[in-house]
Amino acid sequence: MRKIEHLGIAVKDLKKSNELFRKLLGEAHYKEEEVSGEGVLTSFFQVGDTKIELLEATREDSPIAKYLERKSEGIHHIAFDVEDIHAEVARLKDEGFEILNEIPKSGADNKLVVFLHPKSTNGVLVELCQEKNN
Ligand SMILES: CC[C@@H](C(=O)O)C(=O)SCCNC(=O)CCNC(=O)[C@H](O)C(C)(C)COP(=O)(O)OP(=O)(O)OC[C@H]1O[C@@H](n2cnc3c(N)ncnc32)[C@H](O)[C@@H]1OP(=O)(O)O
Ligand SMILES: [Co+2]
Repeated sequence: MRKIEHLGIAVKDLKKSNELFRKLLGEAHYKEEEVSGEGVLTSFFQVGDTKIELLEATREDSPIAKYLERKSEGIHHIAFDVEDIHAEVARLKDEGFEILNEIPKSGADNKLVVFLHPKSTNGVLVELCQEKNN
């Protein structure tokens, strides 16, 4: 694990939250991207050498819609940057963590992503991210 790549924050209204985070961070988001496989519309803010990812649900069965129904807006996941996602999945599996998708899937911002079940990580949803072209 090289660094925290981003913190994912579930929001109800991306447009309103973009404005709120612009005021908070003093700089606007640098991109918006829809990831249809996850049922989310995202926006990204750079904070030093890490990022904040805001996530709005685009359909009822999106993990973000379910999360907002059960809990509320707030930190949804922590994402770590990894050099070799396959090696990291194998290592974490050996350590007994529950991997939600062993085959990396396409995430936002040019990343391959894998999730670990929060029940195996003290209640925190963990995402592993590897840059697609390295
Ligand atoms: C934009 C792409 C990508 C990126 O590039 O950055 C993303 O970030 S996509 C983000 C959205 N996608 C995901 O979250 C995918 C991984 N998540 C899942 O597969 C599911 O959400 C889940 C974690 C397996 C939970 O799904 P499910 O079991 O259907 O949900 P329940 O609502 O029934 O909850 C079961 C249990 O888990 C707790 N939970 C759910 N989400 C979280 C969370 N984000 N953090 C902590 N805990 C979570 C939930 O509270 C339930 O607990 P109990 O009440 O104790 O049973
Ligand atoms: Co994420």
